[in-house]
Amino acid sequence: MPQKFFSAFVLKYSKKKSKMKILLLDKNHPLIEKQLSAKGFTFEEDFTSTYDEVLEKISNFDAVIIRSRIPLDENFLRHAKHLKFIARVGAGMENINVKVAEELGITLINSPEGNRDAVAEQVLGMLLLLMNRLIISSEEVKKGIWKREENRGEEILGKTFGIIGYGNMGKAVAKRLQGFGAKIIFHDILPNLQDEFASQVSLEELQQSADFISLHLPINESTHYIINEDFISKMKNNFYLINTARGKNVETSALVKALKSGKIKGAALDVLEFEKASFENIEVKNDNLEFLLNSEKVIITPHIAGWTVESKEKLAQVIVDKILLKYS
Ligand SMILES: O=C(O)[C@H](O)COP(=O)(O)O
Repeated sequence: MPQKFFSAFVLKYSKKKSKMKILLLDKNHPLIEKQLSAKGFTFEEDFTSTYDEVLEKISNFDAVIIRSRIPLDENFLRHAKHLKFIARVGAGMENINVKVAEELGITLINSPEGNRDAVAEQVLGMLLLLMNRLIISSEEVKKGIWKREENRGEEILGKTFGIIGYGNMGKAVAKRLQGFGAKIIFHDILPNLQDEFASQVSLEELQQSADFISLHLPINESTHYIINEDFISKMKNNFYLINTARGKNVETSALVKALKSGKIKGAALDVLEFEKASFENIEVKNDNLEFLLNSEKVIITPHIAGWTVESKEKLAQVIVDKILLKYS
């Protein structure tokens, strides 16, 4: 290419890149704006506008960086005439209509590498709290109750730990569990995954042998209510369930029934089926939720498994690196 055309090409190309205008829809670590501004990206922060308000202006932006505040549904994406990429700071993409985004040629970026360590550590924490009755016995002692036999715990050593969904999170859990001397098995829809920490098995085999199950799945048609009455009936008796994935992976009524019958010995839930409705709208009445909140066999946390000081920064850095890899 002659020098004159080459220079014009470079100018046009770099000008286009440097003008990429990003709409930030959720608060994140400031390094995103700092590092991307240094590369010529410009930003507008909007952490409060409603879906309709964002819809009105989305055609002015080349990209969106989001957690999960606003659903980027088909209507939204078709209004976003100039959108080149959507960066989801986090793992779950259920707030984005992935099919339509792909059809429109919008690049999708997420960052499970940023919060997998936090999730894995919380899974282990929940497991230890649950099996050793640490929350209950601590509360009892603070009330002046000293019970030892009733609070006898159980060990992980020698038990079988089943992981359903073996992506970033599932693998991070297996890696840490190794040190506990458990047999670790996993099930994933991708066949023949070779792994140094765990062995892949069919869902049936996992159901027959797991003493614990930890879910690490996205939510979609095939994973909605994957843990239902039928699934639970095929499990070993007295298993523990840990869910740090999505509330709707578990049919709450089936979980409650199995906790009541003793089929499930204990559950640690970082996510709930009716999470938002139940806690943001106090009018919502739900007997199953009431049971979970009051059961000694259940630990519930407010969707914080991926939510650490470190993961806030790591999530942001992963997003920046992935954006720059493609657009700098
Ligand atoms: O999908 C994730 O990474 C976590 O569930 C966190 O989701 P959030 O961004 O909606 O908090």
